[in-house]
Amino acid sequence: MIQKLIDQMAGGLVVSCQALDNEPLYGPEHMAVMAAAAAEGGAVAIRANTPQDVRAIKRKCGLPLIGLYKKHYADSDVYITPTLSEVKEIAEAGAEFVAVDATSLPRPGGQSLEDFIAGIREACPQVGIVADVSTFEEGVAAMKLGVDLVSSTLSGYTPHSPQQAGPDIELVRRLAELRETPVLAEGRIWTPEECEACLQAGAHSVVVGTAITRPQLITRRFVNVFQSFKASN
Ligand SMILES: CC(=O)N[C@H](C=O)[C@@H](O)[C@H](O)[C@H](O)COP(=O)(O)O
Repeated sequence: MIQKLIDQMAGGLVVSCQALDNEPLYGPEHMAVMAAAAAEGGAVAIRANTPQDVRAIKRKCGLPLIGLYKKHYADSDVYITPTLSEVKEIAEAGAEFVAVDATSLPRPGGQSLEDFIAGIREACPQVGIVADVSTFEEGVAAMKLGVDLVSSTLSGYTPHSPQQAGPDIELVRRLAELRETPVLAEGRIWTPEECEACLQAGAHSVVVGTAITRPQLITRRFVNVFQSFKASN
């Protein structure tokens, strides 16, 4: 089942539909219509945050869903689906995949990534695991633990990964070259040309979020040009 969905996603666009509680589009209904629009535009899958959003999207959109649950624990900087409790909620909400932080950052309660992944397999055997990593070494470690997909999501978001303005295509290339586990390109992808570069680098699919689903930041990108124009004229 999971392998079939992974095959279906090959060479396609995954649209991340996420709005946090401080954003204008916050709310499951908004994310559900965003996902429906992405499906109409030809997306092959959706990525979404919180069980509420996953449920609402599942009601409106038939595409496979990579769910995650952002949550902060006092003893750790890991926030993308940090513990088994969030994984279970995302799985129960109907997501086919769960995306989890698979970086080397210390996890809540000091749990090892190995134990976490083993716990997911035991508690939610039907769910595919997407490992969000920030470096090549983390990607390799996640592959060795048998995750279903590895994503470059967290490159630039851990202190030990390259801090760059654009997508980390080099990370995608190096992980894809291993031909071990399919690799998703994700993070700061803004243009169709960058998507093409990710595919050239060997990405299985490309995940685009902000550039499609965060209108306030899309607007800001345009407005910046107007402000620069005004300043230089
Ligand atoms: C670092 C982090 O928390 N990334 C999150 C992961 O789910 C989302 O906030 C991103 O929007 C998503 O990865 C897509 O990336 P972008 O929005 O740059 O296209």
